Amino acid sequence: MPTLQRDVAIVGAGPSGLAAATALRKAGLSVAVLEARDRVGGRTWTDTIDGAMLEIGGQWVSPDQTTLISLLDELGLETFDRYREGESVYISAAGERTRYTGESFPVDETTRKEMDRLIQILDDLAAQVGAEEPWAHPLARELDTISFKHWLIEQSDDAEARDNIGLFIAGGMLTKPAHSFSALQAVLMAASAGSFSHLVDEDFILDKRVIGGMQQVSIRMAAALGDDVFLNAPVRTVQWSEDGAVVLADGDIRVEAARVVLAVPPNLYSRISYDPPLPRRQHQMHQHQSLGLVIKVHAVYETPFWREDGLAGTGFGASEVVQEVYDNTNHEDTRGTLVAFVSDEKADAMFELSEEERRATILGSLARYLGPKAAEPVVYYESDWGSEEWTRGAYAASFDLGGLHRYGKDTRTPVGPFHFSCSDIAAEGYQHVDGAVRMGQRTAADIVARLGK
Ligand SMILES: Cc1cc2nc3c(=O)[nH]c(=O)nc-3n(C[C@H](O)[C@H](O)[C@H](O)COP(=O)(O)OP(=O)(O)OC[C@H]3O[C@@H](n4cnc5c(N)ncnc54)[C@H](O)[C@@H]3O)c2cc1C
Repeated sequence: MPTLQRDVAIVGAGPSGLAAATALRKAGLSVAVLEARDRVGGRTWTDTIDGAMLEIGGQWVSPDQTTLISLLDELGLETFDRYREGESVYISAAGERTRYTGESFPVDETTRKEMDRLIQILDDLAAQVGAEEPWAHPLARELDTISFKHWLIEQSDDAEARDNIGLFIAGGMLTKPAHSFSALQAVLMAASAGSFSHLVDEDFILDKRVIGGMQQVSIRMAAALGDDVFLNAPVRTVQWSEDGAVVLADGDIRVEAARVVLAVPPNLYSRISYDPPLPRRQHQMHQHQSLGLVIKVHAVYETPFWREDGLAGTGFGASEVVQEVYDNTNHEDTRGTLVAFVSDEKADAMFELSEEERRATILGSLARYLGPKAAEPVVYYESDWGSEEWTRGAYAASFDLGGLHRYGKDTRTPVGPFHFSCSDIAAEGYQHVDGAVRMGQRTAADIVARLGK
């Protein structure tokens, strides 16, 4: 293939890379988007498995995600509400199952008050510290040098309250054990969604889904970019200087560009060879950002049987294998779909089992929430992002203990011709599709300003 001359080469056709490319094109710059996989969308992937349309990756949209909501509108995509009528189910550490309504878990009065108090502390911290520069706050070092687990122990003697609060950030968002990331990282997660209260409120954070699937966002952006998106083109090497770069990808693709956007999660930066190597700071920093691990399980049934029983399909249990379950029935589908999450160390344990044992264990947990029928789906599917070469975990990347205040300020700083753009380094919308799009647009604006167009 002849050498392509472009203003900007973009590595990765996930929502962030495609949003950057779209904005750059609008500003009159030429682009080439190089994608390793045979599809666009990255960690958003809508596929049909055994006749059922499933959202294997990112899917939910919340009201604070205004950049994504505007983009959906521009792309002509509509959303629908998650089904949430009826009672939810809570399973306590002792295994006791309780049906309940309202936002608070049905715990005893002391634990409920303690949970409310912890939520208030985290809301205050999130408001103070903010999502844009958490590393710059006076409390940054103090909060970043204690694990979220130990910070919670310092705040409260109530183990059930701590486990329930931990669930929303550790298993529920960063998908790492609460001992492995800092309290500052937890505060960033809360601030990026507007508040900690938003993370606790599933009706807010898991509000809507995209009709036709979230991957449509990327598919439609890529369609508009046409021949400038190259699939099956993993970027292997970038030769660079302050003035520009030559990007080499499989398929004999060679792009000469003034700027390069690395629109891949930080754990994959080092998959590319840089000539000359990236500076010391990036070498160090990139070793401290890693992806979490969660198994997203889909179980499809002939009918959404739980609704007849007055259940919403929502369930929580910090001690259960499945720590969260929701009704994930598709728009206008007569069949019923549940989505369940098995996070971090529980996911490790599940992957030690055989496929049959894992399925039986996970479905057994679903049955404890929603009754024996839950153990007999007609379609069953476990997403396994940890095995995906071009992702290596789920949902997104976070810093290890102490990393956020030490390196955070440089995550978005360009180096030579390189810009960094992905959900994992976003402020608002951090770890979400909204953050990926925000970063793409922000990076494009920076490049447009630098190239003087
Ligand atoms: C199971 C799961 C559930 C999720 N749930 C939600 C949710 O409900 N709501 C929500 O908003 N978000 C959710 N997310 C997160 C969301 O999907 C991501 O934040 C978002 O997709 C990140 O977009 P991105 O463009 O930054 O990165 P990605 O989507 O990871 O895109 C990066 C792209 O770069 C490509 N690539 C990597 N290396 C190279 C290379 N060397 N050369 C060329 N290409 C390369 C990859 O193949 C990929 O296509 C979920 C994620 C997962 C995995």
